[in-house]
Amino acid sequence: MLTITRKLEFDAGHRIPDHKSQCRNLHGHRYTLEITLVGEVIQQDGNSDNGMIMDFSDVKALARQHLVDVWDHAFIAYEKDSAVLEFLHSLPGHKTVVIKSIPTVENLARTAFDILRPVYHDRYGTGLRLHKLVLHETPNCWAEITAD
Ligand SMILES: Nc1nc2c(c(=O)[nH]1)N=C([C@H](O)[C@H](O)COP(=O)(O)OP(=O)(O)OP(=O)(O)O)CN2
Ligand SMILES: [Zn+2]
Repeated sequence: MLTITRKLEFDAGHRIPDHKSQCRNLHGHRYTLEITLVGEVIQQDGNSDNGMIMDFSDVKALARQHLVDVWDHAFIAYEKDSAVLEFLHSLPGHKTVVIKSIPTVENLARTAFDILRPVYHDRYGTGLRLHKLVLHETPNCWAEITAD
C-alpha cells in the first residue's frame, strides 16, 4: 500500500482527572500529529498535484483549519471535569476545548481521527482517505488509530 504522511505539532494543556499519579495535575504537552493518507496517485499532466496522492501543503492546511489551530494553545478538558471547566470559563477569552471523553492520548487520537476523516475523504475523486493517525503525547508515549 502506498501512503503519504504529514507531521504537524501543537501545544495543548490537559489533565486526566482520575489518574493515580502526576497526570491528574494541570499540565501540557507538545503533541506531534502524524496524518497518513492513502489514495490513487494523481496522473494529470499540467496539474500541480500530478504524481501526488495529495500535496503535503494541502494536507497541512486542512489539518490546521479543522484541528491543529483549534487545539493549539488550548486547554483540552473532559466535559465532566466540572472543577476545571468552571475555572477556565472564569478566565476571559481563555481557549478551552471541551471533549466528550477524558483527554488521554488514546481518546485524543480517536477524537482527532473522527474530526479529520471526513475532511480528507475522497476529496479529489481518487479514493483519498485517512488511513492512520498517530498522536505523540511525549517522545515516548503515543497512540495510533487506523481506519477499519
Ligand atoms: N495509556 C495512557 N497512559 C498515560 C497517559 C495517556 O494518555 N494514556 N497519559 C499520561 C500523562 O498525561 C503523560 O502524558 C505521560 O506522562 P509520563 O508517563 O510521565 O510520560 P513521559 O514520556 O514524560 O515519561 P518518561 O518516563 O519521562 O519517559 C500518563 N499515562
Ligand atoms: Zn499529559
